[in-house]
Amino acid sequence: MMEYKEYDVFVIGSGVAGRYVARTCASAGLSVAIADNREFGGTCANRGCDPKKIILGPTEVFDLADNLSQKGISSLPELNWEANQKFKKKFTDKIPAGTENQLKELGVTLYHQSPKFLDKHTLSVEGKTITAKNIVIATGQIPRTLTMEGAHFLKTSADFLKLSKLPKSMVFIGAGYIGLEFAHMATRYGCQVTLIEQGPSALNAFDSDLVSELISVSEKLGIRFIFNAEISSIEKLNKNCRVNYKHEGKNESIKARMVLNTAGRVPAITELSLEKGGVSFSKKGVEVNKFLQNTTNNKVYACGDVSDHSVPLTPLSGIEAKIVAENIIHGNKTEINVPNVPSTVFTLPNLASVGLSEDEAKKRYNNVIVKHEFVSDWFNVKRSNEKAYGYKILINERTDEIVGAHILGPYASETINLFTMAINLKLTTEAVKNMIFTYPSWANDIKSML
Ligand SMILES: Cc1cc2nc3c(=O)[nH]c(=O)nc-3n(C[C@H](O)[C@H](O)[C@H](O)COP(=O)(O)OP(=O)(O)OC[C@H]3O[C@@H](n4cnc5c(N)ncnc54)[C@H](O)[C@@H]3O)c2cc1C
Ligand SMILES: NC(=O)c1ccc[n+]([C@@H]2O[C@H](COP(=O)([O-])OP(=O)(O)OC[C@H]3O[C@@H](n4cnc5c(N)ncnc54)[C@H](O)[C@@H]3O)[C@@H](O)[C@H]2O)c1
Repeated sequence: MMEYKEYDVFVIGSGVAGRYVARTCASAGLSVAIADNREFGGTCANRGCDPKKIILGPTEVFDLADNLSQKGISSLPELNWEANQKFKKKFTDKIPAGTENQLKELGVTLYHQSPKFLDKHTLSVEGKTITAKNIVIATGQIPRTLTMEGAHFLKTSADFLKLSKLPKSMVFIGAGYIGLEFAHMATRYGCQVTLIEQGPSALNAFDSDLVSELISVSEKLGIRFIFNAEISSIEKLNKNCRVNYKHEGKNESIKARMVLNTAGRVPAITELSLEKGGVSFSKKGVEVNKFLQNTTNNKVYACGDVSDHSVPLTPLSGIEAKIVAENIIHGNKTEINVPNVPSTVFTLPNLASVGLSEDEAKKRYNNVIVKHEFVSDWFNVKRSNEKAYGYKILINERTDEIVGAHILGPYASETINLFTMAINLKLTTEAVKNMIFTYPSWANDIKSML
């Protein structure tokens, strides 16, 4: 006989977004269940931001040392992939059980399979039929499926992050966030890297002037870029894979030990039978209103990368989850009102951005002051012998407010947060210039940028 269960809240996905909703609703006394079809804990902690940043660590040390080679550093550090993987596992190994235990301690029921909608109110999971007053979809994103011949030979970013040995050579298909970050890491650990991109440049969400400079730094590091290329097939050879592609009207090929799909990520919704649940969705994800409630099934909320509202970044996923939890507990009162969300490509140097792009700013305001420069003579660049340091700051001339900031340089992932505060708090350039920051510091440079 089919077992029936009823909950106040059923959450699908245990990443940053889903587990926050589950914990908060359970702490508020609601009956909660959560399902995940992979290890618990989600992308960021298991196979995204956190393990990536651990693998990045030794490359940051290498880069600092390389810059100061023969300027106080006599020999360069040797990077050890295997030892770093052991260190990384100390963090990642604990995540699934740790996440499960935290949830269980709050009385949350766990399921380890993908639920499917049977109708607007009912789900089926692990052979049980489940009704819930609120269903929260927080399933995140998964790598885009590529369909060229031999696509099954492609590896993913998750495979890269747990490699026990780094191959001698790699091809990345797609020069976006993941392609660039992973190419920089792999190259510094000694791997020969080629990025093949369908578009005319890399990182199309970022300022093109700063991206061009980053590409040039990356090429000097030994990374090869092939733009405007169309992959036709991937073949498995003895030790290598061969990637066949069309470029400038010619058929070309390149061999590498491993080929990775870094061609973007798409909402993880195909297993949920959303049509049966009357849940509307588009290519961008589950469609939500200002309360993060689905536009066609008001029992359903969506938060994190899978919502069509989202920029797929960890901090925004957390904010969306908080709104969903509040709306479930107190009724629909909290609307999503997203402040400017900064983002960083963790290459070395970092490329970081917040607020409007140059084009967006010029469309929105009559007079925009553009402060844009690559600097080689500032003290910070000279003392650390950095390879590139550039910025583009956009200011609304009428109000003197900063409306966009884009930085290529060391610690830009940190400095950008100061601009995030300035933009969100509508600070004028005058107000920022009057602040006292520590000296000498990268943060203090923002006054010179203004
Ligand atoms: C390699 C990489 C590096 C990244 N680096 C950064 C970074 O530096 N900074 C940053 O801000 N963001 C980064 N991101 C993005 C960040 O990881 C995501 O924005 C964040 O994890 C989203 O959280 P989420 O809870 O929405 O989804 P996720 O963390 O993806 O969690 C979704 C969960 O749902 C589960 N799930 C999926 N489908 C189903 C189903 N049918 N049934 C049950 N469960 C399901 C998944 O297994 C997963 O556990 C990175 C992403 C990747 C891939
Ligand atoms: N530091 C961070 O915050 C960080 C790091 C990694 C990922 N992320 C998040 O994850 C998301 C996904 O990252 P991503 O790097 O997978 O995607 P992306 O959208 O940044 O880049 C994908 C690239 O692949 C190219 N591409 C697509 N299909 C192709 C094909 N068939 N052949 C060649 N090139 C192709 C696209 O033109 C694009 O340039 C990001 O949008 C970001 O939100 C964030």
